[in-house]
Amino acid sequence: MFSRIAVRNFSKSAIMANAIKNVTVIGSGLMGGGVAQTFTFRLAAQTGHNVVMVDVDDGVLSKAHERISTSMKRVAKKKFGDSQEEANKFVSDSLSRLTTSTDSTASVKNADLVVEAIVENIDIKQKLFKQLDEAAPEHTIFASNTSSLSIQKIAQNVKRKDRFGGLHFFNPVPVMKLLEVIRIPETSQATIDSMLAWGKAMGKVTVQCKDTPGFIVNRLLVPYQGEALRMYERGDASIKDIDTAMKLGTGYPMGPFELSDYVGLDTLLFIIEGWAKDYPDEPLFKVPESLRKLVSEGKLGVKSGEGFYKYNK
Ligand SMILES: CCCCCCCCCCCCC[C@H](O)CC(=O)SCCNC(=O)CCNC(=O)[C@H](O)C(C)(C)COP(=O)(O)OP(=O)(O)OC[C@H]1O[C@@H](n2cnc3c(N)ncnc32)[C@H](O)[C@@H]1OP(=O)(O)O
Ligand SMILES: NC(=O)c1ccc[n+]([C@@H]2O[C@H](COP(=O)([O-])OP(=O)(O)OC[C@H]3O[C@@H](n4cnc5c(N)ncnc54)[C@H](O)[C@@H]3O)[C@@H](O)[C@H]2O)c1
Repeated sequence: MFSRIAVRNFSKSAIMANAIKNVTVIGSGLMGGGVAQTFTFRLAAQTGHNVVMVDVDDGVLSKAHERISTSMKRVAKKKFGDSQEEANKFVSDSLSRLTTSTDSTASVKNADLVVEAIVENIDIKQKLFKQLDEAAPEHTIFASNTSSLSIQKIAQNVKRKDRFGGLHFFNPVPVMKLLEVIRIPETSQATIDSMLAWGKAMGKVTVQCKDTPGFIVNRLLVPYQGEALRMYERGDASIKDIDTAMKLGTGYPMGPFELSDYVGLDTLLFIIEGWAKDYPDEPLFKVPESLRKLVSEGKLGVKSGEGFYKYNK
């Protein structure tokens, strides 16, 4: 009985994931690059799926492609230890299904699913989706990877609201197992089913959530990160000691300042400025001065070589 249900569920999800053959990822920085990388590992060569990585910045695209190519070679070496020929074939078959583009509208012409992972700015996301809505085929599902913005607001200018939702991945995408799947009231059940099945095919464990600020994880993570910043600004403890305390006292892999640098301080500032604007009376969402200062100095965390800590680039 159990195994029949399992088989039925598996084949249902396999069919739905299969319906999504061509994926376009728009924004190829930390997150978009990670989504494309995971897709290329999990689906490209094995199942004949294709992915287009898009960015406004050519340099970001080359870097993301290079990173994926290097990781593929490392994985292939582990997977096909004895056979260099098979390893080479796996890498070249997979990479042949990964293309790059700087033209968002042209790149969605054959897409079954678009995953948006551009900068955390509502106006820019709304403008992008309006253009994509006019360019993409009728059946294409649109998803945003936003950390903190309302999916409903992002979808404001889009007609296909029944085919719109949130797919919130976690950083680093190839490693983190969780995928939050977010619905707005108009999202159809067929869209949710397709997104869940695709998430599973990507190797993720999915959880579902309404379009509520921060979804599940960030609703809890933002106040925690904010409290750490305020503790440091008050001079109660040093950055290093707060990080050490949270790692050794709770078993978290990174302390709050290490995590902030890892996520990107510009992204954190976008998140918290948006929430401070929407909830001006909420003290938990007051923008920390230390964060504002670092970003204004171009210290964005790991990606720029310095944030709360210094990194070798
Ligand atoms: C009110 C004011 C508030 C102001 C602040 C507002 C705060 C807002 C905060 C919200 C931010 C939201 C961001 C987003 O929406 C949600 C998130 O993504 S939150 C981030 C979630 N991520 C984490 O919590 C990561 C925690 N860290 C870890 O799990 C680990 O440290 C690590 C990153 C996995 C690294 O592990 P280590 O063991 O240290 O390092 P290794 O190098 O040995 O790696 C282990 C293993 O993983 C592989 N790997 C690592 N990185 C990558 C990568 N980028 N790509 C592919 N693979 C990777 C590595 O190769 C190893 O694999 P193996 O060799 O063992 O096969
Ligand atoms: N950093 C994280 O840990 C994390 C985790 C989960 C979700 N997110 C969300 O994912 C999204 C991307 O975050 P990131 O950390 O990858 O940012 P990032 O700065 O690393 O990458 C964003 C990329 O988008 C590109 N871009 C900007 N406008 C564009 C446009 N109109 N068309 C195409 N490309 C465009 C930029 O050139 C940049 O390369 C944000 O919405 C963020 O909130 C981030």
